[in-house]
Amino acid sequence: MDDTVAQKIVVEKNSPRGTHFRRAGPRQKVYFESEEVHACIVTCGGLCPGLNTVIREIVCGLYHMYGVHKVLGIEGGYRGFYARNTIPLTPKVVNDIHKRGGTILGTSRGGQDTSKIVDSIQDRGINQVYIIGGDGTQKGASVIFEEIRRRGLKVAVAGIPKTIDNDIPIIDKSFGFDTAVEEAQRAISAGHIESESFENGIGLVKLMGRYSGFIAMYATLASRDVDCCLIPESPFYLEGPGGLFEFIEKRLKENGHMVIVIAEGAGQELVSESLRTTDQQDASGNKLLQDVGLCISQKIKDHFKRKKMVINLKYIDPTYMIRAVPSNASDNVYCTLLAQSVIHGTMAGYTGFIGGPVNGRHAYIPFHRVLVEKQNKVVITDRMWARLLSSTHQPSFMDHKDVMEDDTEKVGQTLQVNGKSHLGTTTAKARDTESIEEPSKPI
Ligand SMILES: Nc1ncnc2c1ncn2[C@@H]1O[C@H](COP(=O)(O)OP(=O)(O)OP(=O)(O)O)[C@@H](O)[C@H]1O
Ligand SMILES: O=P(O)(O)OC[C@H]1O[C@](O)(CO)[C@@H](O)[C@@H]1O
Ligand SMILES: [Mg+2]
Repeated sequence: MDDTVAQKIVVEKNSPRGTHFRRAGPRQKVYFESEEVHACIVTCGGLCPGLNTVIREIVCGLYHMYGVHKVLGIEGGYRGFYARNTIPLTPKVVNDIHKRGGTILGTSRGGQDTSKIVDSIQDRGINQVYIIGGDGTQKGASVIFEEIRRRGLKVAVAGIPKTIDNDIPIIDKSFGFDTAVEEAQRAISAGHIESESFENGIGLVKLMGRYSGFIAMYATLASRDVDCCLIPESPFYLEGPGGLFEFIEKRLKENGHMVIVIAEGAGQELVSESLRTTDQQDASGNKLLQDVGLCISQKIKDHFKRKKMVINLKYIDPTYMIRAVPSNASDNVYCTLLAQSVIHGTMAGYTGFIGGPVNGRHAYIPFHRVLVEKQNKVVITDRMWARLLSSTHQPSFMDHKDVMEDDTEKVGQTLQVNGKSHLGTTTAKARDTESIEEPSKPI
């Protein structure tokens, strides 16, 4: 129970050693008696491969490891607590669900009414709440946790981070991400085959990724058929020297065909004003994006028409196909470890935390730590993006000045986080200090 996991494992000379989290795993002292546990599981936000596997493993883990037999599934996301039915979950009910995509519980956006949710938890006598969802869901979980504390209830709240966008900070990677990258290969491959078969063929594939381009970046690196990858973190331009049109022309002249991968959140500033719906949001308040793939396709076609150069562009939008599939083998293993480590935490009486791998070791991360960190994004001055640029040979769309400015900003942010938020002291004094971030203590 004293083991900790370091958030930073690469430590630069003279820099603070940083934050540590409690290592996940079974504890000798168990807080809850098996017979008294009444657990519930809810899934919120968009779909993600592996949701059913996590549900299955929570039910089976509670049942087989701790002899807990009362587990309820909440239907339809947060609003299901007060507006929908519940499903009793047993190992028999969930036995085969990991072979299916989606979530057997259903999911939703919006409808987060904390007071009604906690009333429902209280009325049903629930004392363990497992909440599976992305960044929005974990914000909601944190508010539920606070309300439970305010009412003085003995209820453990645990978050299980989910999102194919991989935008949750601190954890190494979210479940379902690998499966989504794997599924994206099929779309890229189709784009490649189509483009190879026509004169000056261009395969344009749009992949999910609202604010973070991880799926596009990893799918590009995995495929080797992609000539250019466009992500939200790396602004690009179309016209003139160093622009996208110039690169497309060069590639077509060299190879006769090319493949472009674009993340859905990339190049939003290029989407024409008339198409842009700046103020439209989904039920959770996430900004609705325009189809950048369609827009860029049209702009590429118009450009080469003006130049009187024949091109054949095929636009492929596999959007929901990459997240509606069942999880692959490696995600299934990941989901199992995640479910088991979170169960161990709640059974030991911890609350107000998410479970997740940090530098390869599963840990308990307090909600407040996840909420203060910025969304996980591709850092375009980091090694991974540089590796991608070396693999595709696409333009970086950045000049030297941009790189230097970006780097300075990053150093500033890191020092501020380590110097102020964690350690509450100046950076100089903090150098040899480390802090341990505890989930809330056994209730
Ligand atoms: N700041 C917040 N406070 C309380 N509840 C929130 C907050 N943001 C989102 N929620 C609730 O969390 C649920 C899921 O949020 P959202 O639709 O943003 O998906 P998500 O969990 O971020 O997953 P993903 O983005 O991967 O699909 C919704 O019911 C929403 O109302
Ligand atoms: O259309 P929906 O269901 O709101 O989901 C779309 C969003 O969900 C995500 O897959 C995140 O879960 C994003 O990549 C995407 O923008
Ligand atoms: Mg989200």
